[in-house]
Amino acid sequence: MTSATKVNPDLSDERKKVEFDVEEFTNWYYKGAENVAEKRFLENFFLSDPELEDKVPTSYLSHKEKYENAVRKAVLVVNKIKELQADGRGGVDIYMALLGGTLGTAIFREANPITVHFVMFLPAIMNHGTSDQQAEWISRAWNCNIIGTYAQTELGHGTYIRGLETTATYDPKSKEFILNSPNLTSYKWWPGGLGHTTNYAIVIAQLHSLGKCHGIQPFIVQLRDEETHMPLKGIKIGEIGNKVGMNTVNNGFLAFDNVRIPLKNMLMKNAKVLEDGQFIKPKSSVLTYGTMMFVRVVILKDMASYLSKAVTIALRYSMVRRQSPIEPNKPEPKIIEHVTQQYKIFPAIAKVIVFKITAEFLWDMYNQVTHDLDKGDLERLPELHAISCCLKAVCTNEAAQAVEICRLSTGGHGYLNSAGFQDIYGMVTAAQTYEGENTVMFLQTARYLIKCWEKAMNGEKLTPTVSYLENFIKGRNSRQSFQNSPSGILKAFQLAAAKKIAESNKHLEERKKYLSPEEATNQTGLELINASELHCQAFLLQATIEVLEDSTKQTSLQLRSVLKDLLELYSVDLALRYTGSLLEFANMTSSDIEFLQRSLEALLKKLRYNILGIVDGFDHPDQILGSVLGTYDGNVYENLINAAMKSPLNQEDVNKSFHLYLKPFMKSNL
Ligand SMILES: CCCCCCCC(=O)SCCNC(=O)CCNC(=O)[C@H](O)C(C)(C)COP(=O)(O)OP(=O)(O)OC[C@H]1O[C@@H](n2cnc3c(N)ncnc32)[C@H](O)[C@@H]1OP(=O)(O)O
Ligand SMILES: Cc1cc2nc3c(=O)[nH]c(=O)nc-3n(C[C@H](O)[C@H](O)[C@H](O)COP(=O)(O)OP(=O)(O)OC[C@H]3O[C@@H](n4cnc5c(N)ncnc54)[C@H](O)[C@@H]3O)c2cc1C
Repeated sequence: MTSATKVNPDLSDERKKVEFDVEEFTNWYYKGAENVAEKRFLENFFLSDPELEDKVPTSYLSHKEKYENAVRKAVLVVNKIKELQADGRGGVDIYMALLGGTLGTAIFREANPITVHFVMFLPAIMNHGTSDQQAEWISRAWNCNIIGTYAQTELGHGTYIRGLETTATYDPKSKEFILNSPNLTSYKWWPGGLGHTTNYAIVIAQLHSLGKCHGIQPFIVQLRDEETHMPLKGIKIGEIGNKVGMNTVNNGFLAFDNVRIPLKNMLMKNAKVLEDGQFIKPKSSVLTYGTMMFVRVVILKDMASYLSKAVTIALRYSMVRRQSPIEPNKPEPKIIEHVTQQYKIFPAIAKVIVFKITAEFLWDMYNQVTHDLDKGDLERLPELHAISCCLKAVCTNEAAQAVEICRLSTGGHGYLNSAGFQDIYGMVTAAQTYEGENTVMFLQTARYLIKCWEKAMNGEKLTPTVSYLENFIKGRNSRQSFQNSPSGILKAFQLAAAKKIAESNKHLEERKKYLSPEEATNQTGLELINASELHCQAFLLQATIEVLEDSTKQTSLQLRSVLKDLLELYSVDLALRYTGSLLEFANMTSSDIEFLQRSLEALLKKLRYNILGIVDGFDHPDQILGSVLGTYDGNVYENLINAAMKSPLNQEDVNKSFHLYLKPFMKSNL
């Protein structure tokens, strides 16, 4: 991954000091040299295509041009994937190219309008369609003969999906459903690509049959003519307008006026409507929520990927930027020598590894649970739902904070679009809201934790992610003193989570004496969120400790030692961020905090000369980083001026506004 240009000597000196083999780390991080080779092949295959290169930085394009450029690229990429598949190249993962993974974010720096087709439309057909429905739709969708979206959220409801107002009323005479948007708040609002890209949608609507409402169900609905792309009769459709970020996603609105679709267009793997209108209940009503769970799992992987880009930019820049002498009369040091600067970036680098490991852990769990579901076994579904909700909330919240800190760590230059933080921030902050707003996600996990607490109190066996509650009830951990090691900090978090769950439950029960259970839950919301967050932090740490222990058995001592330092840094930083809870619940004392503080400083120092190897090892080509501050060669000042010269305003010496406004204005004051 070397650059053709001369590397900034500050950065090449830094690289010489790295004590481990960066390629060994890359192979470990991507789980094998074969995966790394495949990743690099794909990156090169896509990024070497001049058609995918933006001649003008997209930030200078108008809203309309940005969208049109994004569609152009999306089509090019899918065609290139088809080319690869035609060549019989196995293992080509279309998702890798199109989703939040490193390659996807390079090609679609601002996200693309057909992502939801791949992450939600297709998975919804797979999860909710019968085999006949899959046969009818999957290959057309997979080949992009039709492009779809997932239309669930409405103007009036996003979180409380049981409150959705779009109706699908079954007419047994014509064997059709009639879709309607009874009022403004029932307009679908937000679905990705809905505005002008997709011609089909999975529409989530209230099913009415034989005079009864049977709750929300998924329907596959054609929205636009397959030839002309004109909206079909009875369909009102458009784009919702400019947003904080993700402006190329073409989020849309949609309303129905007596739109008829055939009976076979209700996805019926779970619930069914028979020809005579009889409704057959699903095995569990929450099976309709399956697609959301899938995306929450995917989001975790995305967070590791986005954050790995932000830290690469921030760290490389910090190693070439010099400012403010630390000792008087000494030269200005690289800004990374300021300990506060190290603290802004190093813990975020550790988080990338923790999020990635946990994302893979969750992915395996998701595959296992969906495999069980296919066999009719729903036992671990609530556990997966609970852990994926809180992980989605913690990881997106922390990624958003960390990306912003990385931006701040690069001072004024980080505020430039060409620094590359804006698009990353736009993506991570959107994920705090979409696929379940984070507060709501924490409360879903808390609901599960309270149930587990009650079960544990009744002596029932718990599932693995909450089994620490059993230990707590048996009094196994409660009297241990705080220990400053990753496993000691993990125990402290489990203890704090258990006590917070117990305390929340106590307050909930007290409130239930004079309030309804629902209002009591509302009144206890702050504590429930706190319990959920502690539980999640314990899980992240536990998964990482277990996976690191196992996966570094075969690595060199040097790499193992750096990964161990990163784990320690992550856990010490975590403990310091949660001192309030640990002092309250986990036998921590003020001298433990002092000791943690010293450990934190020692770890920053220890990692100082190896940390560059980690971000280099994330192996992001410059095109993927898309940042003038983060290039491999570290030539930031040349990059900055070159990027400035691309501004449309710099294409002429005098702008017409001078003659139109400034000159008359300045002369009139003479
Ligand atoms: C790259 C990515 C691009 C992605 C673009 C973004 C796409 C989108 O944003 S699509 C729209 C996503 N929308 C959402 O996520 C909406 C969030 N809201 C929800 O998920 C639900 O409405 C929710 C869970 C908050 C409340 O639902 P509701 O039915 O009222 O739940 P509630 O009464 O609390 O719970 C009912 C039961 O269902 C369970 N449950 C809820 N959701 C799920 C689920 N997904 N899986 C399994 N079980 C679930 C609960 O645990 C509860 O179980 P129990 O009764 O045993 O305790
Ligand atoms: C970039 C982006 C892309 C999206 N893509 C899609 C898509 O493809 N398809 C689709 O269908 N939707 C999509 N959405 C919609 C998204 O899923 C919803 O916006 C999200 O689920 C939140 O719902 P809401 O907007 O109704 O927020 P609200 O629920 O109105 O949230 C507002 C506030 O109320 C609070 N609140 C709400 N309910 C509770 C509660 N029970 N307890 C405590 N607090 C509560 C929330 O915490 C929040 O602070 C997208 C959204 C964004 C931003």
